[in-house]
Amino acid sequence: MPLLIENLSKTYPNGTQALRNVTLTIPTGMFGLLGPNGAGKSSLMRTIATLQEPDSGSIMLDDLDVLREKDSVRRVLGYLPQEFGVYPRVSAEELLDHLAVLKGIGNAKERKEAVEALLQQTNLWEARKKNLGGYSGGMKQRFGIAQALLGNPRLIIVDEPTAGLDPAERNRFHNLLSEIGENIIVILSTHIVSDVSDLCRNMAIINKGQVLLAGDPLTVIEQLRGRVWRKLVEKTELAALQANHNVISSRLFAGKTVVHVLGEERPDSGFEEVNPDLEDVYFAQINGRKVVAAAEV
Ligand SMILES: Nc1ncnc2c1ncn2[C@@H]1O[C@H](COP(=O)(O)OP(=O)(O)OP(=O)(O)O)[C@@H](O)[C@H]1O
Repeated sequence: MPLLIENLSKTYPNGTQALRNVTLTIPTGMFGLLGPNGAGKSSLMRTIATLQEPDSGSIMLDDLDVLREKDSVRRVLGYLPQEFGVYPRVSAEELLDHLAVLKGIGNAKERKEAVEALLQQTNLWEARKKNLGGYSGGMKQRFGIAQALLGNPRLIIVDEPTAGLDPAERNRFHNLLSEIGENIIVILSTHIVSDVSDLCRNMAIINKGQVLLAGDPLTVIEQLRGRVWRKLVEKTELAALQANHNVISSRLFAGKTVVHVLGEERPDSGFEEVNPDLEDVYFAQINGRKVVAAAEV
């Protein structure tokens, strides 16, 4: 059963409007919430995780009213926050056992089995006696997932989990997430487009507190087919291109600038057609061009 978010709004006391009428349907599986820094992702994640109140709107998980039945939600929720602190002088095994007690797994035998299984699943079994202070960034994130999985949650929220991980650790983390995302709802909040294109069957793009687009990545990418054009230019040519074309992104490649332009027709003979990807969709949305029809998921 999906998580239904309806008309969620939040303005902080300093006047920052972090969420504006956010409406989303989040089905079982991995769901990517993609947006730049400050888009409102963490505000939304913390609200779903029952850690802060919206001004208005509703969130339902099956028949659970998330904003009112907080204790019941917490029993079925796993949360890996953006800033996940660990006690540095405690081992992974000890801390996980302690967190399992807090999660309400009172039976010692059951707890031992759960902790062992999670340490195995997150590939931390060999390092279970090591103090968490000596863990690498990737190991800490895998520990974060282990604690989020305590108590067999139905809903897992992970906030910017791969920032700062090296490619091998990121890969390992992706594999772990995709395994757990098969039967439950996993919401992955990130500003890294490839995290979403690699992992998520459904996604939304959010900016300035608003949902700009929701759908499945393949469908939204398909909507840009035949409309994205690429050209390799000198940096000095960029300003003129931006003035005359719908430039959705420009990036350096081998010292040159690769420009992606959105348009119904080839802008000039120097451009070649590109197979669009999720980055094109993302930049087209974030840079203010409503080019892909929002599809409800
Ligand atoms: N407690 C708070 N009080 C006031 N403003 C806040 C608070 N928390 C967040 N904001 C502001 O609300 C907006 C959304 O922030 P939020 O952290 O939800 O975005 P985000 O997409 O998670 O970004 P980031 O990836 O940088 O954390 C930002 O402008 C942020 O500065």
